[in-house]
Amino acid sequence: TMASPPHLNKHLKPLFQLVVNNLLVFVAAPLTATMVLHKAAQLGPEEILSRLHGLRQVHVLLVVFLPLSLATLYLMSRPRSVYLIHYACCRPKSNCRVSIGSSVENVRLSPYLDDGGVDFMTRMLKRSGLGDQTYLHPSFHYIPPRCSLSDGRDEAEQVIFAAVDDLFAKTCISPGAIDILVTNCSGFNPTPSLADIVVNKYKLRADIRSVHISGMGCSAGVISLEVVRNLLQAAPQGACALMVSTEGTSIINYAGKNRGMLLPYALFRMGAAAVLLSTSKSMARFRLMHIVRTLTAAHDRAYMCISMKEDHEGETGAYLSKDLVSVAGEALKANIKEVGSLVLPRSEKLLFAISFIARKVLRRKIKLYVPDFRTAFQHFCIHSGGRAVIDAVQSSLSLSDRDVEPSRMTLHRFGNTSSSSLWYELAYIEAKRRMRKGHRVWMIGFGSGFKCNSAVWQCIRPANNTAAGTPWADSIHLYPLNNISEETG
Ligand SMILES: CC(C)(COP(=O)(O)OP(=O)(O)OC[C@H]1O[C@@H](n2cnc3c(N)ncnc32)[C@H](O)[C@@H]1OP(=O)(O)O)[C@@H](O)C(=O)NCCC(=O)NCCSC(=O)CC(=O)O
Repeated sequence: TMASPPHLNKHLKPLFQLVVNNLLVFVAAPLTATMVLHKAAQLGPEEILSRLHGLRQVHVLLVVFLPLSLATLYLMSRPRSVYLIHYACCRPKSNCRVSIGSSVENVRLSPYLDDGGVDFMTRMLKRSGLGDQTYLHPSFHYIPPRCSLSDGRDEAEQVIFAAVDDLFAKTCISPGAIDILVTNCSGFNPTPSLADIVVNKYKLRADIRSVHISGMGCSAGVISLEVVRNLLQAAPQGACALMVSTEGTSIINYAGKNRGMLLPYALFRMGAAAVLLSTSKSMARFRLMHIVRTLTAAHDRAYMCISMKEDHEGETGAYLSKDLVSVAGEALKANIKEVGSLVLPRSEKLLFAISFIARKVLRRKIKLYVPDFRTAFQHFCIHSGGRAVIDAVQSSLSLSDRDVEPSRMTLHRFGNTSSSSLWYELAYIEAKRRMRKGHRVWMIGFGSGFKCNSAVWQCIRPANNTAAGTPWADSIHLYPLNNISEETG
């Protein structure tokens, strides 16, 4: 039961936040000061001085040395911080561009669809939230599409190499400096793997720790991040990791009539992101603060909601269930509970606790308070899974149109690029010059399983040459657009 917050007076709320979030300063500090002064007044100056003289050196040493060594021990036992050095997203070549009009035409000329199917796909394409500049590999420009293994490999190479080339150029880090490589791609998995393709292309070292994650859906980019974080924390200080997130669009090639399997053609598009991470802070742009993963695959409805399967006629495709949006909502709820406990200021937690007690214990008919996540985050990168997915997240977190703008504009400009979409959104925020030092970013990925995975970042250094050299270089000035569905529909 997500609902709107109780209407605290506009002026009272900031005061409430100030007091509750700085309880230590407001209550504990004056209390301690009063107690010390009271004691001092009782003893008098001579008594205090004589007591101080009576202190032995060993006491002074203990008072200084003990907290210092405890603090050192604490710092040494903590896991090392992991930093993002830089990231890059691929803007595919312009010969891959597909407009809604050309996609509709391809659907109309498809030998597999009847009138009902053509009508359905035309509506879906127009209402999907995608614009006229998204990209599909040239194998999709044939009627019907001609998706071979070598086409899939060609697509993967195009998007991955574009992103990684860009990343190496931006950071001036040589490929030989990479100690760890993690790649993820859910649907297209050739042998040798995508990780091997990257090692071969950039001639990475033979002792590299490489991992490829497949079949883990659109939120696997956050899983890659967690794997990178764990490998970096186990490697020597200052080790360097390359992470690549992508999806092969050949999964949307489907020659049947099942609507849930036709739908992916109206959503998924080409794209990839490459990210450089390290335990060294020297070139860092963001600090990784938290990763929170939720997996609801134990429930059959969630488990069945996205799958690669064969339809009744034996045609293979990616199936999206109509349950997807509600399943995503449930996974999100579980995920935000944990994220909220990690990031929310005390004032928001207290308001939630009060409304929870009033509702569940005192059985009052009030709505459960939805914490204002904007007190903890300045930016939101929500997986651009589809218009309905973004709408659902916006309403369940009570976010403003501006909060979800990066997600909607990414869907419009690049389509659903699966696990890399979060990085196109971060690039959007930076291209719009909205990122400041200290800002916190919440990345929320959704995908098959069902999974909802979050990553929380804090900005150390915003990008200096904003839109140039990003996937948004040629289009950021056109955004934001209003009423996207009406525009394309
Ligand atoms: C597709 C839409 C843009 C359509 O927008 P509309 O405003 O028209 O939506 P709507 O709900 O009224 O649906 C319109 C028509 O589409 C049908 N419809 C909708 N979803 C369907 C589905 N999954 N299977 C079959 N039919 C479906 C409805 O029944 C209805 O049919 P009729 O009109 O005939 O009654 C939206 O529903 C949407 O964004 N859905 C979520 C897309 C999604 O699943 N994204 C996640 C991708 S997976 C991912 O990103 C993660 C991963 O892969 O791991």
